[in-house]
Order: sequence, then structure tokens, then C-alpha cells
Amino acid sequence: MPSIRAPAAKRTTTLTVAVKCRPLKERERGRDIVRVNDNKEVIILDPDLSKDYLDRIQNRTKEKKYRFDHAFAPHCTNLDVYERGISSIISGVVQGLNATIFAYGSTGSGKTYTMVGTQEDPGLMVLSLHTIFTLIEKDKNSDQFEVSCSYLEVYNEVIYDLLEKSSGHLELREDPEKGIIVVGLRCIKVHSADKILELLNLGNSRRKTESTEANATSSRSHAVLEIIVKRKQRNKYQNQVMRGKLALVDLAGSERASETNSGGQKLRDGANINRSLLALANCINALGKQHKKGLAYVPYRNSKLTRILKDGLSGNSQTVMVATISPADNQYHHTINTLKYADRAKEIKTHIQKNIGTIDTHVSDYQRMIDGLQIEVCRLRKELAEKESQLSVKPAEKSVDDELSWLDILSRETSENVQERINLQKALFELEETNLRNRFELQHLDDAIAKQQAIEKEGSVIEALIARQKVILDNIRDNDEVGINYQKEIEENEKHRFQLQDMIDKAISKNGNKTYLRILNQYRLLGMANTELQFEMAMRDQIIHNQREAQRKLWNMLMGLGLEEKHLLDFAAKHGIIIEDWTMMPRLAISDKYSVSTFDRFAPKGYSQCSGQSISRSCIFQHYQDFGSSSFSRGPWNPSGTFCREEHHSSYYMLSHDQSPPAYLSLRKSTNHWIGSAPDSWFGTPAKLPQNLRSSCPELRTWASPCSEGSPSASSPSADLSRHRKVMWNDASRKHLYETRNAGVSDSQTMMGNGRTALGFSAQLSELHSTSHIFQHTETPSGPNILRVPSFATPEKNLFCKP
Ligand SMILES: Nc1ncnc2c1ncn2[C@@H]1O[C@H](COP(=O)(O)OP(=O)(O)OP(=O)(O)O)[C@@H](O)[C@H]1O
Repeated sequence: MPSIRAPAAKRTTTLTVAVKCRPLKERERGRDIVRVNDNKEVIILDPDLSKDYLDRIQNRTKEKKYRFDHAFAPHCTNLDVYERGISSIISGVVQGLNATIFAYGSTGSGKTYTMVGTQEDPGLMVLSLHTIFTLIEKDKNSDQFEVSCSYLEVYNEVIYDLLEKSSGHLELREDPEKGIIVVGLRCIKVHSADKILELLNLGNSRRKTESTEANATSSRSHAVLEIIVKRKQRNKYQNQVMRGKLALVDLAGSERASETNSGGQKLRDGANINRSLLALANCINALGKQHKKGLAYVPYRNSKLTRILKDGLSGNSQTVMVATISPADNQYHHTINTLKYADRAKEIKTHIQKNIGTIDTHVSDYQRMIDGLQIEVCRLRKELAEKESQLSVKPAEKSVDDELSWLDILSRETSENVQERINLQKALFELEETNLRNRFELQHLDDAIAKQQAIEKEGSVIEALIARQKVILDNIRDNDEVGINYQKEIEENEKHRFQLQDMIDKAISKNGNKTYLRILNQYRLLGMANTELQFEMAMRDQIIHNQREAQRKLWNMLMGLGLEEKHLLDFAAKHGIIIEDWTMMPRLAISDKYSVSTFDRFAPKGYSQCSGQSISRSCIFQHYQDFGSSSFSRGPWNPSGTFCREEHHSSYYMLSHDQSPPAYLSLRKSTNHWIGSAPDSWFGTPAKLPQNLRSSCPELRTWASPCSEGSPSASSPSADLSRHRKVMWNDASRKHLYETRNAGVSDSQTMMGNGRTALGFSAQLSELHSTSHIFQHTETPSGPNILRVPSFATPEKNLFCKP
């Protein structure tokens, strides 16, 4: 069931950093060089005893002093650490907040001891779990709770499920809604702290540990225990669910090969551990720098560990870092190293927000939500218009010095930079959404294959399903690659933004036209606000789309109940709902070429066509519909070119699998949007297309290059061809857009003296707003030729799109 995140207040906070020094072990020879003052200050003495008073006053000692949120001397227990530094954030988890606690330190410094602990001195994992269940117990009369937990380890850059006896390699995926997720990780429902502790012990027994020179039971993997608490209030806000998440992380210890005296596999483990810890340290560095110098690139993608910890390091999470240190003088360098990163981590900011979702069960609820969101979109549009009118206010100082003409270039570059950013973010957003769908389909395919294999071991249906599975996997891989490129482009864009800001700042501090420059700077800031608003709008559009998806499924269910169309139409009309394309479309929007017999021949037993009796049948059917339109097109399903349509991303897809679209590629009929056939040259000479179509079809806003759905395998000639077309298409559409925008700027420049840039900028933004849909779809990976027409051409209308 789709859930919608309700707006909740965001609070920015910094990472809490606690330092814990373990006691000196009996067998450890050496001197204790750590002192803790005021529960906050940590002093590391110079390990070299020969330094005297003179060295000290002349600053020649290696003594170092640090201050943290909390500091714990060797005699402190885990309970002390928990009560002073952790317990307050645990209570937030049962209120829908996220929290992350991780122990960081060199090998043998006491990370596992701190996180897991012993019978006598239970660790932070154990203590947190007890608190969560105590809090649940207190509120369980008024609220309903559901607690689940997962436990994974990252060993040699591979993720394993610690709750699975013989876990395979698990993969990470980026989910637009939930962030980073581990696909296939078991999440077990639990009803008591004891049950989790049992699982924790089980998981710990499966963890990879080794005896090294530095530690007899050294953890060779990073372990992440995740507890999810869902809370539903019994009386008010019946459909509201709060979802809090607690991540408890015990990192593997960093070490020097020379110190641990390890070789072979151990050495390799060490190298991998160090690599991911280095990646973590780099992220901490970059995040620390962000605070001081504005945004910097944070290399989360460099390791699995940092991807998993991403939310805890900069996202929606209240985070505590427990830096563990050894008091021994021979660990001086490790200790200083740990404290240096801990010191940097103090600067890291996270943004905490309650995770509130809703569970909706009725079409009318969806409709209400869509209405609400559309009102929100209108409000945002108004706000955007206001911002734009602010941008076009003439500056008081009218005279423009010719010498300042470079400012025009600067301002144009500034606005282009903003526009590019919007485009990239939207493209990335859509790409992630597409991949989500791909994964969803993949899951269905897995199920279908398993079911079919239970009936017969081999056969054309299984073959077809496996072929489709391969296509989807290829798509996902391609999308991931494209996504990485987008990320890179966003980084470039960010760099450029800083350069521009730098130029403006420098010019302001010199004796230039200060007023003009200040205004220009103001435009840039407003432009950024616009970016956010526009992106928010795009997100809302996406939510609306998701609601429509849900409507579609409900619609399928209604159809499955065998109600008569006429009754449905009458009923809808009574409620002011227009059902679109009723007469035009074949049932469930599938081409007539898919005859029932064809479907029955290839569909697994138990699935029927649109007259299916259950929801699941209808849902599965959607996938078969896709098959017919893609990889099956050259097979028995569809020997000739055909098209099907589906609603997706606020768009209708017209799919054609021949290189030349069929003559009957008729388009959206309702309200005379556009009807006609698509000549092959549309794809060959894309530059002309938007203009031609726009003039003849004002409703057409969205154009797409080949799309991911149902694309042929990446290596096939048609994939190459479509990729080639995509490149041409993207270049041409970009060029077209930039030409249009630049033309807009020069017109406005002649009109308005000093305020000309403002007008140009504002015009560009509105142009971008109307054309951004083009970019929204142009970067999608290759696949069959697809034309898309948005289904939200008239968002104000109470429009119900029949699936
Ligand atoms: N606060 C403490 N009190 C008593 N003993 C401790 C304490 N902290 C750590 N130790 C002991 O120090 C040794 C190393 O601790 P631990 O295994 O927790 O280190 P680690 O940082 O997790 O090491 P690695 O990274 O190699 O896994 C263990 O024998 C542990 O019992």
C-alpha cells in the first residue's frame, strides 16, 4: 500500500560525539597516557617520557587536548555512557525519529565491548533495546506498536545477513522514499527485548572474527543492527503511522599490517576494512568541511559502509559517535587519529524529521489527497510567481556601465547553472523512480518464475519470463550507470556554482557597481529558492502520480468485480469524476492484438486477462502487458510492431517496436489533444520536433527519447541505435532549449536597463518550468521508441484516468 509522508518539522542538529577510554589491560605493558577532565575534556600525554619542563613550555611536546560532548574515563561503565550520552535519543525512536549510534576506533580499543558488552556490563545495543521495549510497554494501551529488526555485516565489501544461516551476498539499492536499502535482508518482527537479544547473539556468533596480534577476538566486519519501530495511535489519527529507526553500528577495527602481524586472508581483510574506514573518514572530513566552507562533495559511494551510514551521517537521523580509545602509550598515534576524526565529526550536521506516513484504503481518500496536493501545487506555483516577480523588480540604480557588461554574462551563467541543476535533479529523481519500478517488476517476475517452475521445469513461458528478467536487470544496471553520471554532473554544477559565487563576492568587495552586484547576488539566492520550489513541485507531481497508480489498481479491481461499465460511468458522473478515454481504449489499454487466446497460451496458469477475478491477477497482467510491448515483440506474442500505453510519470507511453512507428500510432484522443501518425524522421531529426509539435499541439509538453521500460538488451544492435538516437535527441533538445532561453534573455535585455538580467532570469525560469518536462524524460536509458504525453495537462479538472 503506498504511503505518503506527511510534512513534519525538520530540525537541524549536530552529531553528538562521545569519547570512551578503555582500561589498560593487565598484560599490556606500557604507560597510561590518557586523562579525562570534567567529563568532556580528553588530554593525551606525550608518550615520550624524556621530554622535560622546557620542552613543554616551548611547545615541543606531543601532548594534545580535545573537548567533546562527553568523555568517559576508563572506570566508566557502558551504562554510564548510555545514560549520559545515548538514552535521550532512544526515546525519539518510539516517536518516529531515526537515530544512529556507531562506535569508531582502532582495533582493540573497545568498540565491540561498548556496543555489545558483557553479561556484567551490557553494551549500548542491549541497553537501547531495553529502553525501547520499556517505552512501548508504557504506551501500549493507547498505541499499537510493531517492532522489527535486521542485523547485517559488511565483510570484504560484501553484505551478509547475520540473521540468515547461510546468507548470500546482498546488494544495496537506492530507494527514493526510504533511502539506502539492502535488498533481501531479513527483517524479523519481535515482541520483546529478549527476542532481539537472542537474535543479536545469534548474529554475533555468525560474525567474522579473528585473533590478531592486537586483539584476540578482533571483528573483521562492520555490523549494523537496525530496529524499526512502527507506532499507530489507536484513537486519533487512525491512519497515521510513525516509523522510527535505530541503527547500531559496530565497526571493524582499523589496523596497521605491521602491528597486527597478519598476512594472507587476514591482510586482505585488513586492507578492505581499512578501505571502508578510510572512506568513512573521508566522508567525515568532507562533512566537517561542509560546515566551514559551504557544500563539498561527500564520497559516500566509495564503500558499502558509507552508503549504509549515509543517513546517519547527514540525513534524517540523530547520531552519536562513540570514539573508543586505548590508554596505552604505544597506541598514541591511533588514539590521536581517532580523536582527530571525532573532533571533525563534531561539525557534522544532520536534519531530524519525524517519519509520519498514512495508510489509505479508499479511492476517495486518494482523490482527496490528490486534491490536496493539487492545491499545494497551485500554492507553490503562486509562490513561484511571486518570487519571479521579485526577481524582475528594477533595481534603483538604472545606469548601466558598459564596463559592467560582463555582469550580464555572469548573470546568464548563474541562471543557466540553476536551470541545469533543476534538470539534473529532476532527471535523477525520475531515474530512481524508474529503477524502483524495475525492481518491483523484477520481484513479480521472480515470483512468476517460481510459480511457473513449480508447474513445469522448462517451457516457453519460463524462457520468456527469464528473458524479461534479464532485460529488467540490464535496465537497472544501465540506470545505475546513468545515475552515477548525473551525480557527477551535479557535482560539476555545484563546483561551477561556487566559482560564480566567488566571482560575485570578489566583485562586491572591490569597487564595482556594488548595488548591481548585490542585486545579482540576491537573484542567485532567490534562484536557489526557486530551485527548491520547483523540485518540490516535481516531487508533488510524483506523489500525485503514485496516487493515480493506486487508483488504477483499484480500478482494475472494480473491473474484476464484473460491474457494468455503464453503472460505473453513471456512478462516477454523479460524483463529478470524468473517466477519460472510455470509448477509445481497449480494455486495460492493451492492444487488440493481444487476443485472449494468445494471453492464455503464454500466461502462467492462474492468471487471466482483463476479466481476471482478483486484484493480483490484474496487477500481474500489467507486467504481461509490458512483455508484449518489449522483448516479446519479436516473439510469438507480437510478431509485428504494435503499441500499448500505460500511465506512468504523469505521462502516457506510446510504445513502438518497429524502427518506424506504425501509421496508426494515434495519440491521446480526449479533448482533442493530438491525433496523428508519427513519421520515422521524428526520431531522426529531433531538433525540429518540439517546435513543430508545440505549435500544432499546444497540449504536448513532454517528449522522451527511448526509455528504459522494456528495452532490448544493452548489447543488441537496436539498443545501440536507440542509444545513438537518445544522444542525438538529448543534444538537440538541449540546444533547442538553450537557444530558446538565450533568445528570451536578449529580448528582455533590450527592454530593461539594469533590471534586464532579472527579467531574463525570470523568463528563463518560467520557460524552464514549462519545458522542464522535456528534460525530465530525455535522459532515460535506451529502450524502444516512446512518446509521452502528460496526463496532467489539466490538473484542476477532476480527471480520473481509466487505466
Ligand atoms: N571498558 C572496558 N572494560 C574492560 N575491558 C574492556 C573494555 N573495553 C574493551 N575491553 C577489552 O579490550 C579488548 C578489546 O576490546 P574489543 O574487542 O571491544 O575491541 P574492538 O575495538 O572491538 O576491536 P576490533 O576492532 O579488533 O574488533 C577485549 O578483551 C575487551 O574485553
